[in-house]
Amino acid sequence: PESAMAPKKPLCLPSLLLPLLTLLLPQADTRSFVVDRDHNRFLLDGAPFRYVSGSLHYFRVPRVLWADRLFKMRMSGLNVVQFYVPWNYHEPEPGVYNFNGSRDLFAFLQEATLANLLVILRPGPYICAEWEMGGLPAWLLRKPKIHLRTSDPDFLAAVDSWFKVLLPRIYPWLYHNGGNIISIQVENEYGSYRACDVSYMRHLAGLFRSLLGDKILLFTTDGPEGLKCGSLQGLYTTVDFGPADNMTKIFGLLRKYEPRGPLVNSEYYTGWLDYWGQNHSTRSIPAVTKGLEKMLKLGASVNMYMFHGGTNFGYWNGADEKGRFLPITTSYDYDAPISEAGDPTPKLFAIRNVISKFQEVPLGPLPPPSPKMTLGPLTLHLDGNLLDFLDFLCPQGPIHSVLPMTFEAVNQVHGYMLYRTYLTDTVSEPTQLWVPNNGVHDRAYVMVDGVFQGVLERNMKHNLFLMGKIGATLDVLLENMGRLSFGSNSSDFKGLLQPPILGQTVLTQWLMFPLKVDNLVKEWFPIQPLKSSHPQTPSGPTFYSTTFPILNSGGDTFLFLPGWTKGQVWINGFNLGRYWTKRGPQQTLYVPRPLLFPRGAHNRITLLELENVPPQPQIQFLDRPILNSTKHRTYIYSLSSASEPMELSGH
Ligand SMILES: CCCCNC(=S)N1C[C@H](O)[C@@H](O)[C@@H](O)[C@H]1CO
Repeated sequence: PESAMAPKKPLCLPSLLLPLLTLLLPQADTRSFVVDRDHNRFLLDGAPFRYVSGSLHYFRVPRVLWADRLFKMRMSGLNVVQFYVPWNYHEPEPGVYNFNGSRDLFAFLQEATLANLLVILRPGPYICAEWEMGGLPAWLLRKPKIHLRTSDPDFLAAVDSWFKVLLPRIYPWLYHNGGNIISIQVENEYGSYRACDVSYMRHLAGLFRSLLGDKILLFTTDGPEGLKCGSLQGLYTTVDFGPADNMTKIFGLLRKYEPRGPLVNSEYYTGWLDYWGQNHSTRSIPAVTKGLEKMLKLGASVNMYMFHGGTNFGYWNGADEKGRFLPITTSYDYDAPISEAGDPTPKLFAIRNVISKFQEVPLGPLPPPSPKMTLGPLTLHLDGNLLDFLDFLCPQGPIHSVLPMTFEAVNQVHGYMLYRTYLTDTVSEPTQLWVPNNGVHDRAYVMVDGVFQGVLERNMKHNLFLMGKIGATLDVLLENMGRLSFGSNSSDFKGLLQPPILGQTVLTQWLMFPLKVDNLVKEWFPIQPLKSSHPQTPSGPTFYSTTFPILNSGGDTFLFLPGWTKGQVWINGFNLGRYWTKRGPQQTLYVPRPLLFPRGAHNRITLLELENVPPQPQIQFLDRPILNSTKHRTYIYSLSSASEPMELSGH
């Protein structure tokens, strides 16, 4: 990028000089990145080096946009990019590995090199990151008694198997081997986990050493309260904290573990995460830049978490448990310096200004915000109720069990499973249906003979009342809202964890239909909108879709679903993620331009609405995001232009 920005002048080195120059370049055997404990600093190839790093998660950005985001990070003055490796993103089934397309971690490493960024890698095995199960694969829970993140032999066997695939592939990318990885984190904030199993951490450290050699700098990261259980002899200790924390106190604590060597904050929070149903999180520019400047003045190395957040596409969001189950939103904008759509924000320029006081910032302007597009409103047509497509959604047919089985027990990782039983008596009065022990993980949409009765929700809504004739079909569609990524002291199984109770009757004899919704949307709807045999009036989980062309060169855009309730969206078969308009705070979904076909071709959008559709099944594409709506208001943009939203009184 610098060369692209430098003034153009002919480079005419006499040919004899070139061999001399290569002698001056650090060769693989002289490349080094080490801790200089005598001077409390890092050394890169023997010279003092301080990193100013930013986190960007390749797994939250379409591959075609990686170079753009990394370039903007370099132009912001960063010299390092830090990122996790989610184990569940690359080993979807035991022994099955995926490093292709947007999962090609090594292509991302190459893009980082091209952007002139060094790399700090955080391969876990647990990564937290508000990512599904903190990056651990759900198939681990097929052994229900497994103790995650401990020296449980079943857990360690799976960890060893994964790292014996991943780490040898990482080895050539280590800085001293000619690559760009200067350091690697072991586990993630282990001190915040109740197990505090030092033999587990020792096992990981030994495994990393055996597979990566003894030159690479291995480190740990913990909040101040986690240093005791999270740090380990032989691993460099680092901390994480945000703008509002007491830096002096925390770095003072850190010095108890690393009396000498550079101070490092591995996660300086530039913003924060969002939960469905909670207010949008922000961190102010003055607070962020003040803390950054103070750390840089101390000579500390810093990684800003996040520098670009991106999106939890598909079902990949995680969840926290703070008194109750709190799923993370689809947007991972994080109020970060680079917005979810990849645009530089005022926070970026303020940070760039601080960095420029301490080290060289590449010359030249940041790229402008990407072109944005408005479209619509578009009217969607009813494809049919979810139950109409059961044969396509579960081609192998249901699994029968006396008691309901979990997603994990039937090898369903993400999304949805239908639980079906039949009333053994007529229920002539409205009768309570509930699941003991808060056993709905996470949301249940209840139908009787295909007619929607209502919703049960983990921690939130524990019962509903229904009637039905003997032999009536009772369908319970279970939605997995994402497995706990933090604070879980137990494994987060999904599904009906207990048999539901109707009145005084424990309901038994269940058929479980693991649903392959993405296959249906990808393989069937584009061929022929599979009109159900008798499209009924919408009732409960229902598919809607339409096709639309882009009228000009188009741009990034934000899908707005006014009046819709909650569901999932696909554009051209790509799972854009969850929407929950009724609960907020997010009201729009980011649609990257590369997901859409060029002008003239027809794009297809498909919605699975889980509850209730608006009177007019319409959607819009806006030229800006809405991430902080309050729950009671509905915005309808003026149809003529994307002017400021008119605020309608709530509903
Ligand atoms: C409610 C906070 C959940 C715990 N996560 C914390 S403290 N964080 C530290 C964690 O290491 C990182 O992966 C992110 O999860 C970050 C929050 O964005």
